[in-house]
Amino acid sequence: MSAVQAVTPFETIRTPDAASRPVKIHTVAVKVTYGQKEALHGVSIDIPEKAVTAFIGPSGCGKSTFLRCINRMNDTIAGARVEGTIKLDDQNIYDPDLDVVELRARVGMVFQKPNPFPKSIFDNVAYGPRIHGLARSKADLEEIVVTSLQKASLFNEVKDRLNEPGTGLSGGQQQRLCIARAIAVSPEVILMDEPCSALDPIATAKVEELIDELRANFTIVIVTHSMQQAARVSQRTAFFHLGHLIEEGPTDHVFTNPLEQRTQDYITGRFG
Ligand SMILES: Nc1ncnc2c1ncn2[C@@H]1O[C@H](COP(=O)(O)OP(=O)(O)OP(=O)(O)O)[C@@H](O)[C@H]1O
Repeated sequence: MSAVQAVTPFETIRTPDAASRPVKIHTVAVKVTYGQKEALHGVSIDIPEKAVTAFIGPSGCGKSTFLRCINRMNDTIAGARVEGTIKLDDQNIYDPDLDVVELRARVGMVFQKPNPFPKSIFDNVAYGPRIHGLARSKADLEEIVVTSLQKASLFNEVKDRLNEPGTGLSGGQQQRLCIARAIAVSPEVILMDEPCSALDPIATAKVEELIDELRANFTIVIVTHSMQQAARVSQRTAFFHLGHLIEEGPTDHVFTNPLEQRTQDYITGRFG
């Protein structure tokens, strides 16, 4: 029997090479309920390390809900309940003994709208290292800030105005500042929830280029509405529909030869 025939309607289809890279995030049967409403109906996926995984699917299918499970951001939403297993390496991130602040340093997040703190460019990036005690001296802290801005491809544009407010930068620069802020605490994973949706095409291209560079050192999971963006930046793509993970696999497979009719219909614009 072929893989396609063996699959029940809402069982995720996996392409054979899913296990070829080391797994960074492993989830089993993740369900999320908001009050009485089940928004995710049991999502199981292995997310490889040091690669970009894109979550795609029509509005309301649960992409952001699932992304937020990975650093327990749903904990902050009243009435949200998460069931199932999510492991980062071998650690269950819903273990009651786990320190959530530490988890969010390991699993950083970049949001849809750039949200720099009302502080200087320097202090935006220094904020995390300061609260996590990562710098032993002022020189140490400066090095972390400079390196993070360099990794976020922003340093050259801001090196002469590190003491000016982060909110004074352009939208694209602010988003790269937020990426620098996330990088500054040396996370292992960076979650990005539609990071380019508020940016113009030039700023978007810069952030996409940056994402491609960052995957050498970080595991990246990105929610995007843009299939072109998913195709450009990700190595793996997961397609969600109505709270189910329908199909996930290498991005070129999912876009050129999807295993599921619903994926085909979505990527060819029949719905969504
Ligand atoms: N805080 C919340 N309270 C109640 N319901 C919520 C909440 N957040 C999301 N939902 C519901 O959960 C479902 C999944 O939403 P989610 O935002 O995860 O989808 P999405 O695929 O990211 O959508 P979009 O692409 O529009 O951002 C939707 O039906 C949404 O209305």
